[in-house]
Amino acid sequence: MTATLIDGKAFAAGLRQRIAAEVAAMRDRGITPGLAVVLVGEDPASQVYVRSKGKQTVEVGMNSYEHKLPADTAEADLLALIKRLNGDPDVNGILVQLPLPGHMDEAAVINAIDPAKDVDGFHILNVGLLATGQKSMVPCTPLGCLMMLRDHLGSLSGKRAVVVGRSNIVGKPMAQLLLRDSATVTIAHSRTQDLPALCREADILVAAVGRPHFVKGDWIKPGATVIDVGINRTEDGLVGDVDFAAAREVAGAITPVPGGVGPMTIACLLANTLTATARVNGLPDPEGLTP
Ligand SMILES: NC(=O)C1=CN([C@@H]2O[C@H](COP(=O)(O)OP(=O)(O)OC[C@H]3O[C@@H](n4cnc5c(N)ncnc54)[C@H](OP(=O)(O)O)[C@@H]3O)[C@@H](O)[C@H]2O)C=CC1
Ligand SMILES: Nc1nc(=O)c2c([nH]1)NC[C@@H]1CN(c3ccc(C(=O)N[C@@H](CCC(=O)O)C(=O)O)cc3)C=[N+]21
Repeated sequence: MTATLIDGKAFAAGLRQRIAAEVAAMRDRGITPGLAVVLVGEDPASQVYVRSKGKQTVEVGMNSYEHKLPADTAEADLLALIKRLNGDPDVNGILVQLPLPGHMDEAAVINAIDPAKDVDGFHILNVGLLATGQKSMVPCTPLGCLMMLRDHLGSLSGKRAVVVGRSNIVGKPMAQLLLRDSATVTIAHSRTQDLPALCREADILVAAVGRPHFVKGDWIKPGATVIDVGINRTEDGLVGDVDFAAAREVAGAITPVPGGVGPMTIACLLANTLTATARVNGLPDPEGLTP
């Protein structure tokens, strides 16, 4: 059996088209959504993401504001910038690129962002709202994964889902979204015992580990839907956390790397910016862009 490829790149392009149409309608009413991206330091991979975010933001008709600060910026100066962006009515979404340099308190920086502009969904208020099933800003990567899963499977209700990875930015919010859709969810991590056997029980397997080719073909339940969040730069180029060639022979469907979760993450960032803009203007949430 060869798995169906879940084409995140095409899915994301379709999503951006719908977002562009909504932005055009908003602009007719005199509202242009604006997204501010803050990059501290010169990490080359981060620079690539920030550039591509900025380009896609403009392509859907939004305003893009980029703030690049040197790696040795004082935390107080970053907090002052965030305060200014919080108060700027032209800025509807604020993203502070992670990871931050080691001398900064990441939680303090994230929690300084106005929760209504927190398009990453990382602020403790949004984390709590999601955990309690209330309207919130939902983290982009898990939201993109959820959209692809629903599109491929229809209902997730009663399915066994295993999320490998428990980070605040991917694993934990992914598990929350799967639970909200009534999957039976297990979160695995570096202390999990017999991970291969656990993964073999999964109808839905999400890999967010950060190790190239970590999930092997024989860990996958035949017919399972596999979402590969990993972005690993290796000598063989960009690869995911799943041994793609082997997994493809066992899974029912799988996302490729590149061209899977990554493009959906950026599309969902634009979706969240649109949603934040609608909410601050007292408009209904745009259809199909929130969980
Ligand atoms: N496509 C996209 O848009 C995005 C991709 N990514 C990519 O996703 C991957 C994960 O990112 P992120 O969540 O930030 O990473 P983190 O490093 O924050 O978390 C990795 C998780 O994997 C777990 N882990 C590590 N080693 C093992 C192991 N041997 N067995 C089981 N679990 C293990 C860790 O467990 P423990 O907690 O016990 O240490 C941890 O919970 C990375 O490759 C990253 O580049 C991230 C964000 C967006
Ligand atoms: N505050 C914050 N929010 C984030 O959402 C965030 C972050 N910090 N820090 C870094 C991670 C990583 N991330 C990616 C986004 C797009 C691709 C993406 O588009 N990838 C392409 C390939 C791009 C390439 O070739 O490098 C693909 O998978 O096809 C990947 C990874 C967002 N992150």
